[in-house]
Amino acid sequence: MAKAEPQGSGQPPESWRRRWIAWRNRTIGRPGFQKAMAALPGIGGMARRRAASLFNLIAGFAYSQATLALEESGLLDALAEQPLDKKAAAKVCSLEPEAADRLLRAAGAIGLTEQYAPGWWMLGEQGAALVGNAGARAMLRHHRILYRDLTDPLDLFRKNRREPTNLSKFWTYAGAKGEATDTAAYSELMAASQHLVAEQAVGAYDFSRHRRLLDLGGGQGAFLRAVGQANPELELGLFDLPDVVERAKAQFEEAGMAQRTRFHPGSFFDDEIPSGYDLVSLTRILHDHDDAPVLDLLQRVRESMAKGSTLLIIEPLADTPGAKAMGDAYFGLYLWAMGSGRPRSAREYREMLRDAGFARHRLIRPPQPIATSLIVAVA
Ligand SMILES: C[S@@+](CC[C@H](N)C(=O)[O-])C[C@H]1O[C@@H](n2cnc3c(N)ncnc32)[C@H](O)[C@@H]1O
Repeated sequence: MAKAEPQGSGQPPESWRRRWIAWRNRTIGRPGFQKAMAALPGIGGMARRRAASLFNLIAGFAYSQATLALEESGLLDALAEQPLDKKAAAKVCSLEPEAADRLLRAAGAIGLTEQYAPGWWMLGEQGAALVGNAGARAMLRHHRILYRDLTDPLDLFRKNRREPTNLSKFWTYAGAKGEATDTAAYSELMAASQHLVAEQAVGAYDFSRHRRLLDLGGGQGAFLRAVGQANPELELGLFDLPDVVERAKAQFEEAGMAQRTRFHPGSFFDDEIPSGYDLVSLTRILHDHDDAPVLDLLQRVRESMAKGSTLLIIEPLADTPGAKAMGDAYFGLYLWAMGSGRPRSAREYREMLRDAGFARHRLIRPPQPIATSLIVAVA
């Protein structure tokens, strides 16, 4: 194959790191190197892990689809109730016993199920973690839509990003503006997956030092209610698109929290941002939008805030130690398919906050940064 001429921004820079990576890659790619390493005492384990991790990259979609089949077949819930053999499992999910057996074994190989006696299955450790995690299960089901958009990934990257996709039609505020107006489906998904984010935020940040919290783009209010329950003195404000706010109101009434909450229907890009709050939060909002609207929003939010009051950005960040794949790999592709936004690192947000006129900012990494990180900025 002809060697491609570099056509980027001139010659690639020279450095010791470039030489080291080139040497390392030549060595790893040499036929026989992996085999020789795998046989070496002490180092063999590392070589086998690298090979397994490469295979996981290639086969990961099959693992996700096996997980989805376990969820949608009802087997995940059924196995949480009692052990099943393949005949009982087949009845639960209306499959032939051989097909049920294949699914149980596939799930077993990735830790979702476990064979505790010959032919008898229970949930494995991953299955036990998944069954109680309503948010993860909702995302798993939702991924059917992303999966359709990723069928031909290169085609997705090649085509104009403003063309409608399955995801842009789902997130009606993002890509398919004007095409559809349904906000119920994404609001339900966000509510189902919010508890992990709220749990991390409440554990990592002391909300009790504030009097009034405004959650911008607060959806049906799952985050706000969780923070409000943990901080009974806090007055609450929720801002979102009008029909999302209508649904949120009903949920605050049901939770007995409507009295302490102000509801602000509107668009944070076009309407005035309410003032008088000493804490404003943007939870899983900014990564949905491109740089220019985000900078504009941050400037408008800062202008609405009194000097010394606080903005919290709460979302999973790119380039996060221990959660790197979640940033640029998962959200990178997800948001590309959605037609709007990108995952940003803490450094990128801190630069944007400075450009938007915030005085100080700091990063908080909670114990589970795969769910979210927090950036605290002072106006
Ligand atoms: C990804 S959801 C996050 C919801 C919630 N903050 C959470 O973390 O569960 C984005 C939210 O922003 C809202 N939103 C999008 N565009 C908006 C706009 N222009 N003005 C107000 N809210 C908007 C959506 O309706 C939705 O509730």
